[in-house]
Formats: sequence, C-alpha cells, structure tokens
Amino acid sequence: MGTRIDGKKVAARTKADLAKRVELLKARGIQPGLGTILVGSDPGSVKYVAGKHADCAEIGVNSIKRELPENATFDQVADAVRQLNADPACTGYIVQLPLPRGIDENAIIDLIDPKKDADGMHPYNLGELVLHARGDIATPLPCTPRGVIELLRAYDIDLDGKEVCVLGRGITIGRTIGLLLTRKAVNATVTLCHTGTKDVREHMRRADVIVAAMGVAGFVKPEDIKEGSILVDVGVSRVFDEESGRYKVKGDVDKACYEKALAYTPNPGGVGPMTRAMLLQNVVEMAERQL
Ligand SMILES: Nc1nc2c(c(=O)[nH]1)N[C@@H](CN(C=O)c1ccc(C(=O)N[C@@H](CCC(=O)O)C(=O)O)cc1)CN2
Repeated sequence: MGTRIDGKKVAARTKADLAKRVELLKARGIQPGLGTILVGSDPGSVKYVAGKHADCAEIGVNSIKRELPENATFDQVADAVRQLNADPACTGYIVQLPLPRGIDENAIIDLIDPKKDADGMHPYNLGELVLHARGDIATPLPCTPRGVIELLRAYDIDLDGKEVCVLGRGITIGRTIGLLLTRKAVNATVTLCHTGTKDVREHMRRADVIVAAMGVAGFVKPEDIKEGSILVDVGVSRVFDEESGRYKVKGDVDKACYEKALAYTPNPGGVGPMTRAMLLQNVVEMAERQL
C-alpha cells in the first residue's frame, strides 16, 4: 500500500504559518482582505466559498462577500468585479467558478485587476508564468496546481526528471499545472491528455506521476498505472452512495490503485484542502508585496 498524502495535515500546517505572517502584516499596518464573488446557488460553490471565508477567519484575514442571483447579467457580475477592484479593503479576490451558463467566464476574469487576482487565473498572471520558467516569480500562482506541487514537496517527492501525465484540460488545473511543473525549479516532463488523446491508458502506464483532473469517477484503474507511481487525484464527481443514502465526493482514481502506488492523494482529503490553503498563501503574499 502506498503512502497516503494527507492534504488536510499539510494545509493545516500551511495555515498556521500564514497566521503568523498575517500578524506581522497587521503589525506593519496592512490588513489583508479576501473578497469572493458568488453567482447563483450551486451547492458545491456555496460550500467552497463558505470554506474560504472560514479559512480567512482562522488566519486573521478579513472577508468581503458579494453574492448575486443565478439570473444575474454579465453587467451585474462585471460591476461586482469593478467594485472589488476599487475597494482598498480588498487586497485580493476570486470569482467562484463555474459561473452560471451564459456568462462568459473568460471575459469576467479579464476584468479582474491582476494585482488582486488571488486565484492566479488572470491572463496577465498566466502570461507571467509562461515567461518565467526560471527564478522567482512575483505574481500570484494558480491555487490548485500550486497546491499539488506543495503537497508533493511536503512529502519529499522530487519531481525532477519525472514523467507526469495530466488528465483533463480544465482551467483550474489541467491547462495550467504544466506551466508550474515544467519550471526549472520543479523540472518535470509533462504530457497533457484530454478527450482527443488517442491512447490515454498508454500514457498513464508510462507515467511516474498521474494528475487526474477529469471529473470521471474511478477513471484511473490499477491496470492503467505502473508499479510505484504517484497518484494525484483532483477530479470531483458527486456520486450517490447506496450505503449512506447520500451523495459523496468521488475522485478520478479507483481506490484499488492505492496498492500499486508509491504514494497517493486521497479524495476528499488531498488536493482540495491545499487549494484553499494556496488561495490564502496568494492573499498573504499579495499583501506582503505592499510592504
Ligand atoms: N475561482 C475558483 N473557482 C474554482 C476553483 C478555484 O480554485 N477557483 N476550484 C474549484 C473549487 N474549489 C475552490 O474554489 C475547491 C474545491 C474543493 C475543495 C475541497 O477542499 N474539497 C474537499 C471536499 C469537499 C466536499 O466534501 O465537497 C476535499 O477535497 O477534501 C476546496 C476548494 C472549482 N472552482
């Protein structure tokens, strides 16, 4: 059985460290404040946003909440974005994704002030990431990819020279994690697989590390992975559980794979808590840049 990589534990340690940094910021007259824009009432999004504010309270960051109805227009969402851009109490903010159907997410993300882009998803910040393969980077990094890398680092898993197979081309991780994994400091080789990939199982079998982010419950099977691989499960599906009579989060990795793996992130309890911790880290770093 591979090592279980405990995202909750690493996230708790990260938050404890961030709480100290927030104290230092406050002592120097800077109060960080995280804003969230939530449009509609998707139960997952409502829960994630509530979690973000609970995290803020835990480490001493102020919360600014903007909620809009499911039928909000593009202009109403854009107005909320412009207000947070202009609000000095808001040092960083996010627009919770997905937005209701019909609202152009990319056009909304474009309107975010890159200096307040706590998700690291604005085209300017993604462009900075493309440009800076080496050295330090002073722009916010996308939270989920950063969370994956920090989580593996916390378990001394060195990605230098490793073959990483990424499954899924979504904006929160699939499209962006390669930019972080291929930075000189990480030095991994990345293959991005998606619905157009011819033999995805062949790619998985070759990989040292699989980052599964497709949202297809149990997609990665034991016969698809090599002995001693590292499995990072980011996929989220809500599947009805007959035993408890409730919907439960199921990842992309079939639990039977854990026997064959060197290490694996459980789901839930792996990358999710790190996504939240990295959002706070971005907020704290953005505030520290004001010093
Ligand atoms: N603007 C953004 N929207 C979305 C992002 C994002 O990073 N920025 N990512 C996801 C949702 N997300 C954060 O927003 C997120 C997802 C999951 C978790 C988490 O801690 N999950 C728990 C399980 C929780 C459950 O039971 O449902 C876990 O994995 O242990 C945190 C944040 C899409 N939208």
